Amino acid sequence: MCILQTIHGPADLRVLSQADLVQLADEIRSVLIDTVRRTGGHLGPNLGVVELTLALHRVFDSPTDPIIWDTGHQTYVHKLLTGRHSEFDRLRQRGGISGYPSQSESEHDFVENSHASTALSYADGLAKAFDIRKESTRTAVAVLGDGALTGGMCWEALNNIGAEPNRPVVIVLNDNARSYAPTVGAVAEHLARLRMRRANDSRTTSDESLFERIGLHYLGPVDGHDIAAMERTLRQARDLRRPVVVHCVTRKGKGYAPAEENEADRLHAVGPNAPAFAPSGGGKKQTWTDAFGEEIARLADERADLVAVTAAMLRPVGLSRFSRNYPERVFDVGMAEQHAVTSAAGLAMGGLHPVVAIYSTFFNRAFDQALLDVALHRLPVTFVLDRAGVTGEDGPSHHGMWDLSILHNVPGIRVAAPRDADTLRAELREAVEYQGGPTVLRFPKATVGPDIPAVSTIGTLDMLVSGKQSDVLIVSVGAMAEDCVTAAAQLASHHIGVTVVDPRWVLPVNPLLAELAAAHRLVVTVEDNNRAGGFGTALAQLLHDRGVHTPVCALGIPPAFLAAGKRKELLAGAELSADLLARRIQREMAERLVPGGLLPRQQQLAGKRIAEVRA
Ligand SMILES: Cc1ncc(C[n+]2csc(CCOP(=O)(O)OP(=O)(O)O)c2C)c(N)n1
Ligand SMILES: CC(=O)[C@@H](O)[C@H](O)COP(=O)(O)O
Ligand SMILES: [Mg+2]
Repeated sequence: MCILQTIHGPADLRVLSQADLVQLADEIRSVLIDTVRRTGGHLGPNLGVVELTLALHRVFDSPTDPIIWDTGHQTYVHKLLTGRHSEFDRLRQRGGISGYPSQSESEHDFVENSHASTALSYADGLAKAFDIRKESTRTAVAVLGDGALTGGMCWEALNNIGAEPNRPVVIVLNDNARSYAPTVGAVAEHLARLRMRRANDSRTTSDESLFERIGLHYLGPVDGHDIAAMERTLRQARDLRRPVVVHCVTRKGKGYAPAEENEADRLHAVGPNAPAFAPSGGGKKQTWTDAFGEEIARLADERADLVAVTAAMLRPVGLSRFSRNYPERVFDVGMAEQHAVTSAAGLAMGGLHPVVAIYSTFFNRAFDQALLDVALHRLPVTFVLDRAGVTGEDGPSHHGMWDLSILHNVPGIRVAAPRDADTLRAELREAVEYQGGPTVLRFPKATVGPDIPAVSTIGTLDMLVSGKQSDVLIVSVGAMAEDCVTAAAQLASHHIGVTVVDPRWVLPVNPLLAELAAAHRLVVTVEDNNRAGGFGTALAQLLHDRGVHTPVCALGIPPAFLAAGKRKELLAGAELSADLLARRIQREMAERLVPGGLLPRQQQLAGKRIAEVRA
């Protein structure tokens, strides 16, 4: 009999025997492997928390006792146990269930943000709320990984939690000694020493854990795959009514990941039909990350002053080869983007040229550091923002759709958006050559498309399509070039002359674009970024400042949180695919452009505005 089918909520777990629980754990692992094989997802992290999640939901009364999952990538088991087994086959699909907690899916889900190291802060806030509302029987539970614990916010929260001995918070530390790769740093080494205790079981006060030193209780280390031991320890933690860390030792990928200790990232995040499922799977297409990784390794051979910084994502951001060749010049700082950026400022002050490689969405976290630790000092730091734009299945907090809007506000920063692998290589070289201040390269999560050659150049602008007597100027940002060029061809077949230009360096806006715009009747900007405050806004501002009245139609991602889905689907939804672009431009033409004179819509708007003022 399949026990999982009988679980409709945590209460159903509490009547199961230990033998039932062991069988249920096996059933869950099978469902995880069979599903992720098709959908892709975080197989390794979820295989590692099967028993831990069972024990959690038997001991605590979710959602009265909120369970806050740090990062949230390890909540597939939680979802299976909280009534979503029947929908699980639509994991990470548009219209299906998210790969992260989702409030709209369940009362048991609290935090939708997949940015790490936040759970303890939420738990601190929840515990304070229970205090004030006199809900003293409720327990705030935070579950976080050893990787997340290297993030600074955790220590800001611990500083507060440890200061209130009578305010219960249960911190379940899921220690599998890995982020993607083995977790780095002094905290990781401290946890390793604590894990050793289990071996020789020697306890002296000098052996106190970091957590005990700052006022928390510490229980463990406990085998995170032993359900009975986990339940005993979690009950002890719950009944303490104090802030307490339960140190669980687990194995990422348990039950499927290859046994080798150094296996790349222990199935942290796998695509559908990944080599883990089909070793003889089809050939891998080159990604933007591959193009970056190869070029930065070549540059590292040429430039001894080049160093690189990653925030616990060395392989995913493409620094593996650089790190293999020059391990002393590549720094993994843990899941600590703010520290990564300001540490890079220190590297630059010390006479080096650091390349900080982080995903666009995680760069948000280090805006203040980029603005006031790097740009204010005009330091030669190069940021390489991978996963820029709409990413896809990882949902709302993973889209890298904010960086152009953020960077538009940073004085002195120069931002390049390569349109293909060729321009990526060229722009990366230009970026690390530039010593007058910070530079940025941003590119999407995708396989890189065909090289798109320029037909001519005007200054540093690449002309991709030179329309005869063109009415419309399309300014294409980065990887949107392929769709813009295709849209131009479609419009030409409707006798609409279009010029497509790629500025290459998109911020600050190239003043030559004002001259080009003045020679056209409509400007359309196309960017894989939040439409508000991005490149289109910056260009419109430039035209206004230069007294160029050509109307601007800024196309980008609508300023809204995009759900999960395939990248192409989401771009089409924002009218950023070639045929929708062409149709949108035709509509803009019809509405805005009439022979000479004020455009009908502007007349209408002007009339309306005058009437309002008179009213
Ligand atoms: C601020 C931030 N940086 C980077 C990431 C990318 N990321 C997602 S999970 C992960 C590793 C998590 O390690 P850990 O917290 O130990 O959890 P585990 O996967 O081992 O269970 C990383 C680096 C992120 N989600 N948030
Ligand atoms: C959970 C997390 O933040 C990442 O692991 C996420 O899967 C995005 O990384 P990829 O784009 O490399 O899958
Ligand atoms: Mg870990």
